[in-house]
Amino acid sequence: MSQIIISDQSIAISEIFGPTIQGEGALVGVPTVFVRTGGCDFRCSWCDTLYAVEPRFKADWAPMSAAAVMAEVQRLSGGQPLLVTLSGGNPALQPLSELITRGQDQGYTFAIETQGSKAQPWFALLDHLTLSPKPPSAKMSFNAARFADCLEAAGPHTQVSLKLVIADEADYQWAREFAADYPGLPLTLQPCNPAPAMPEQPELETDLADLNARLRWLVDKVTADRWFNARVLPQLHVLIWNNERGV
Ligand SMILES: C[S@@+](CC[C@H](N)C(=O)[O-])C[C@H]1O[C@@H](n2cnc3c(N)ncnc32)[C@H](O)[C@@H]1O
Ligand SMILES: Nc1nc2[nH]cc(C(=O)O)c2c(=O)[nH]1
Ligand code: SF4
Ligand SMILES: [Mg+2]
Repeated sequence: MSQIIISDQSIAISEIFGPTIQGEGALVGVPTVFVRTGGCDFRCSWCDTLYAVEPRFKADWAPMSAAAVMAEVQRLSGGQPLLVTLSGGNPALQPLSELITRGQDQGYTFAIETQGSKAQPWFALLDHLTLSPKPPSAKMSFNAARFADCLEAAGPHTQVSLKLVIADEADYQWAREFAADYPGLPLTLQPCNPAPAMPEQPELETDLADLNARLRWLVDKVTADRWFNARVLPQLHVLIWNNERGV
């Protein structure tokens, strides 16, 4: 049993939902509860969770203690430990060490989704660290030193993987070069959903035939290039539930 460091800092919570399945990346299909924090240091052009990013939604983010977050995770999971996925927004902006240690003491495992712009010492506690640096189409800048800090912060038991979103040919070429620097890391390529739900238009539906064409284009590129250590996956939850929130 690890020592729980009790912090008086609260966590900004946009939503806690599940159990569902992880729809993306190295853990695709794994049952999980999502803890989505509010606030992000980025604003990607195609972000599918702007309600957890833009400051105008701040009033919707509840300040919660680690104990209260774990109580909700336990309620949703019926007390049966499973994988907890921390996402956002950027969950790396939040004080999450107490949440992780509390959960792990109860048998839960923890994964995070973050863009690699901010490292935290508590990354070392995580079971899974998914880093998703942004391609040119996101219109964000990349900070190599901060990304290196994130890799460095992973612990000896943390499974690190890369997840790169690809919207077009320029993103694909960027991903080829980027991934070449990290040959040892499991890599998932994910087609960009060019029409994610917008906060003011939650009913907007993504054209799944278009998404499938993007997926096929990406598979064709990877196989033509014999890029055999890349895995290509759709956002499974989008195929199942389209742009619904909380799934
Ligand atoms: C919403 S973000 C939250 C976590 C963190 N801020 C990040 O970007 O990694 C979770 C994942 O969704 C991906 N994502 C966001 N919008 C997307 C879109 N329109 N199409 C495909 N993937 C998207 C991000 O690149 C990231 O890998
Ligand atoms: N099922 C499901 N899988 C996901 N993988 C990453 C998600 C995210 O928004 O971070 C997400 C999400 O919102 N739902
Ligand atoms: S970093 Fe993640 S949450 Fe933040 S704007 Fe980009 S995709 Fe959205
Ligand atoms: Mg999402």
